[in-house]
Amino acid sequence: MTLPTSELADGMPTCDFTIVGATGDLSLRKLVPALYRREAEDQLRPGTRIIGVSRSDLDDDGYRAVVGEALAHHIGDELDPVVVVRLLARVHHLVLDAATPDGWHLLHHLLKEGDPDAVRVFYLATAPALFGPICHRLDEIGVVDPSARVVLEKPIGTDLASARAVNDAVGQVFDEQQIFRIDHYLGKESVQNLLVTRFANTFLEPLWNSRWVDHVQITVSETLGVGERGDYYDGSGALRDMVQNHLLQLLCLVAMEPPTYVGRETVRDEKLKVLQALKPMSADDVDRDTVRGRYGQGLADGVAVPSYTEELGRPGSATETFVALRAEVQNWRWAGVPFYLRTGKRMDRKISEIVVVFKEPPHAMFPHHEGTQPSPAANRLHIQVQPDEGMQLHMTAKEPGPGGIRLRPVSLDLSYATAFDARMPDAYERLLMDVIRGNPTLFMRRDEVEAAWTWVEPILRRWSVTPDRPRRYPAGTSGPTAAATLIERDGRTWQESDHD
Ligand SMILES: NC(=O)C1=CN([C@@H]2O[C@H](COP(=O)(O)OP(=O)(O)OC[C@H]3O[C@@H](n4cnc5c(N)ncnc54)[C@H](OP(=O)(O)O)[C@@H]3O)[C@@H](O)[C@H]2O)C=CC1
Ligand SMILES: O=C1O[C@H](COP(=O)(O)O)[C@@H](O)[C@H](O)[C@H]1O
Repeated sequence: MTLPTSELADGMPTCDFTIVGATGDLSLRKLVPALYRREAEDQLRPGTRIIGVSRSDLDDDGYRAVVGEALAHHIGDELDPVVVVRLLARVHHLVLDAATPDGWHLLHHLLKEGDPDAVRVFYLATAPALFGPICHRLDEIGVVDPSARVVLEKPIGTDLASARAVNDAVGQVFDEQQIFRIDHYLGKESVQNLLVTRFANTFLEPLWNSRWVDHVQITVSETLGVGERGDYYDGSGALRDMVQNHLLQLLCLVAMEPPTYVGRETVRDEKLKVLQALKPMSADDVDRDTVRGRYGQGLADGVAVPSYTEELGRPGSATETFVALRAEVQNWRWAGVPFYLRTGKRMDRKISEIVVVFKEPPHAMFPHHEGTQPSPAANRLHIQVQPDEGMQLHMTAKEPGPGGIRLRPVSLDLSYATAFDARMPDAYERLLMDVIRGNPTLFMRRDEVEAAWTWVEPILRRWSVTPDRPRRYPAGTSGPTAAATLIERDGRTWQESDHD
């Protein structure tokens, strides 16, 4: 196959990058700053255009002003005016209501005016209800060619049936290999490093199984409340918003088998097998192995904050802002190893981490001295996804000195900041460039999304018929006490990282 000239060079083609929902929070807070950073690295090829679409009454200059403000706000002191000028020269805006057939010819004309070889990317940063209709309009105006790509933001549906409906509607216009379903956790450096740590080193692999691993913990805690996203969040809740996608993806990367090579389908094939091996939850399992919570009044960074229902203005809401659960992967490698997952808003700190807790040494051979730990503690590998990306391996060492052997916990500490002395790019920088390059490895395939919904759905069903509401936890804490009980019942505790 001969590549068009614009696809040569570093694999980055010229692109017409259309963002539907260009004035929204995601676009201005994440997409525009990511494009700025890539512009600063000279990664956007000449002729590449950024075409914003929304209902807001903005011409090109009006939208450029909006983009300029967003950059000043989100990039701050590092903003380089020369790069801003270069980026803004690429920017256009079209006023379009995606829910109606009117005005789409404007997009058709604009795209036809550009580089004929430009790869067309359609990034749908709107409510998912518009995904199907937007794809239908793009098809009608004849702008979906074989090299076009569509990017879908989460959530893909609110359950299995609605996810299938979205996937079917989009699939009528775009082939599966043209569809990029974003899970921004997969774009995080430390998440990709998890694959490298596991599969570019040999020392972990012999231990990475039920023989040596006691259990795995995955925590994603946030200090923010729902803020401006209450309308969306109240119809979603923590299970749909975080567990169905980000936490299950992290679990997949911990549990998956090594693919034969890192290719566009191989990694996704292995993740799919993990999702399919998750032990389905019966109603009794849900009652025993899941906890849902909702924040009440409390503190955020020392400041008094309202409860979820006060913030939302909906006293009757039954939506959870916290989930903790115990999952199992039913396969040869992981049989009997619990995976404890928890996530919540308005918790005591912002941290995303994975902790692999190894089994205790089978025999305590060192004599116990007063004031020291009685026996070697279980080794733990803390994978710090954010902030302060890095890893710590917690071990036991001999305290220096004569007069017996005293055991002390110590850690081997890998900090990304110290080891690499480089800016950690935001996940969207990597993912947007992968879309333009046409590399879907870090995006979710349809079967993955649907397998994740298949596992989550019995929990949603059970919760919808059980009368108990989410348990209250004060804002600024580590969640409801029932979450501690969930893991302590198994003789284990949540591992709180030393990094704050
Ligand atoms: N914000 C975030 O951090 C995250 C968001 N997401 C997902 O991304 C998507 C967008 O979220 P977010 O940016 O927060 O939402 P916002 O409500 O902030 O923005 C929605 C955007 O869509 C535009 N829009 C709405 N209706 C139409 C329409 N009929 N025709 C054309 N444009 C329309 C709005 O502009 P206008 O009103 O001017 O038309 C606005 O630009 C959602 O699916 C969300 O779940 C996913 C992960 C994180
Ligand atoms: O997708 C989402 O993720 C964010 C958390 O992302 P992070 O990168 O800041 O950890 C979450 O706040 C939001 O509710 C959810 O939709």
